[in-house]
Amino acid sequence: MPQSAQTLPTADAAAPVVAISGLAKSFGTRQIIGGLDLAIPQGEAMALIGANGTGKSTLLRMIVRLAEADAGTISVLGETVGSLRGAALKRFRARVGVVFQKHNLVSRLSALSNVVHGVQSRRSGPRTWTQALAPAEIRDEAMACLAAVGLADKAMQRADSLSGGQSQRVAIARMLMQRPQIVLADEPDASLDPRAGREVMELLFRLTRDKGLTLVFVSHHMAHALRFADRIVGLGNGGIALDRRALHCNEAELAAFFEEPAEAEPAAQPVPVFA
Ligand SMILES: Nc1ncnc2c1ncn2[C@@H]1O[C@H](COP(=O)(O)OP(=O)(O)OP(=O)(O)O)[C@@H](O)[C@H]1O
Repeated sequence: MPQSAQTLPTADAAAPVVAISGLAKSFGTRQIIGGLDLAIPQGEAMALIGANGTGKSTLLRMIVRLAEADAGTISVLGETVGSLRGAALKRFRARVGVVFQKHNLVSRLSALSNVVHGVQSRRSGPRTWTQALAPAEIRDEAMACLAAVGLADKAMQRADSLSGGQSQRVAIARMLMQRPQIVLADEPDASLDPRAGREVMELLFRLTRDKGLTLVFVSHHMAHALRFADRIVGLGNGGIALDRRALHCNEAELAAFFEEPAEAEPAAQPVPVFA
């Protein structure tokens, strides 16, 4: 049988795409996450919810190794994330599409050029900064990604002339250029009006579902968690405080989850005084 050109490890279809075990993370003396276990199967859309400061963003950042865990293991797409270094870490990150609340587009460049940038993470060699200098096949692919988010007609418009919702859709198109195998989205619906936020979530859900990709998104909009997730996981007190199929959940239950009394904050440590 010919050797596949794909040299990256392929995840076992039955194994979870994300497997987290005994994860712990502190900032200073404050433990944010302590002993967290979580398995996310291939193709699942999972909403991560929880009160401010419960560690949702930190968890997403640790999954893609933008933050280091203090203890525990994280395996993503068959890779043990904590052991990746250098080129292997770069290759791994190229397989993980990330969408943040802040889209970070290059404001003076066109929507299309911003999408072309998405190819950088999956290709080595000279950087392609504008669509005009990109090879035709890259430009065509970027156009197709823009079309997938409904913005083909805005391709040549400067990023800073787009609305917040359009900018977030361009950021999604840029992420699609990576050809990711899993998508993490940290409050992609924040700072958008209700309609734009819903449209962005709809897009993320549809695009990942069509490709059979796993989607993990953080949202403070419970209606979005119920509508666009198969499973809702709530963080609280350093671990998983809620884990429900979205179908078996409702807004009242999620509202009650947020009403749960939080564990007392650890006493503030005295600030050392140095003479
Ligand atoms: N680099 C850092 N240094 C120090 N503290 C940090 C750092 N990053 C996060 N924290 C703290 O860790 C806690 C968890 O932060 P995180 O952003 O993960 O929470 P979150 O659940 O995503 O919150 P929100 O819903 O407000 O976005 C917060 O108290 C935050 O201030």
